[in-house]
Amino acid sequence: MLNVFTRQKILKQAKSLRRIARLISRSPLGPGPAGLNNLQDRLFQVYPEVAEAIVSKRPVVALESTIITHGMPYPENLRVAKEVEKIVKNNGAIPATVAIMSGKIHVGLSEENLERLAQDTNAVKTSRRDLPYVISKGLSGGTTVSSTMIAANVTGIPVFVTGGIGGVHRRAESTFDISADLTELGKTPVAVICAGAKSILDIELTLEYLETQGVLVATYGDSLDFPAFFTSKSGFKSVCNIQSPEEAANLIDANLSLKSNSGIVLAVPISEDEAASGEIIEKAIQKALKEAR
Ligand SMILES: O=c1[nH]cc([C@@H]2O[C@H](COP(=O)(O)O)[C@@H](O)[C@H]2O)c(=O)[nH]1
Repeated sequence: MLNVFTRQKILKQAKSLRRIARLISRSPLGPGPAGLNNLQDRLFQVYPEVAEAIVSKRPVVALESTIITHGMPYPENLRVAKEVEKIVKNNGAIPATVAIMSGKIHVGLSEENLERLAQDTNAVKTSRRDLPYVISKGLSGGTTVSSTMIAANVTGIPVFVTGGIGGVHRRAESTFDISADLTELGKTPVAVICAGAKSILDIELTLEYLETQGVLVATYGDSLDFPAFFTSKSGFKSVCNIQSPEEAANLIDANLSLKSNSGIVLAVPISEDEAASGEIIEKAIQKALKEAR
């Protein structure tokens, strides 16, 4: 039997829940039938070239934008963002840079929007957790791997390219600092093509965590070595290696057909001609880590 006080409390809560539900159903962001056009009008704005490619089943590559808003200073960030889009285009696919502009999730950015984002010092680093807040307050944000995966999945883009995924931080056993990228990979069926995880992270634990999340980690090339962003070897191994784009496509296709909702990490080691400068950066990182300890 509930006492009067508890009953009143529950009734009050139910009343405010009803009010929230009413507000949501009236809101332009409220639930509605799924579909690209409907989504375009609500939370999402899909760039026409990207929408057309998705509908006609032409290749589209999703790109994140935290690297633009928080990874590099202006104008270096804009130059890199444009260059990455150009590389995707030169390889016959349509780039879809994901970002939040004034509360809307943009999938594919016009040149003007890309420029605006690159110069926006108020842009919020937006991971899965931050999406409702950034959207409802009409803010702008750079999307991390986790939120870019969500946007790519909702709009039907199964392939996403980035530099490095987030991971398990060193000393995570006491800080609990584990990137939401890893849990997202466990529940969103998007293939993330990257240069591995940042070497500042605990790569061994990152791979362990991905295993627990049911995420297949593959290396592109002849060896099983899992790369460490600036270097081709982290000292740890992937589950398998993939030697051609066809093999990669078969892997992604098998994963999607399973409908298990897991993502895939496909790690592409740094190229040989970049490896020398990567080695210098890696040494500096290791030195800094030692000093910090
Ligand atoms: O070299 C980089 N790798 C990764 C990121 C970004 O950092 C995010 C992870 O952040 P966190 O560790 O807070 O989850 C990644 O998803 C990516 O967007 C970055 O800025 N620079």
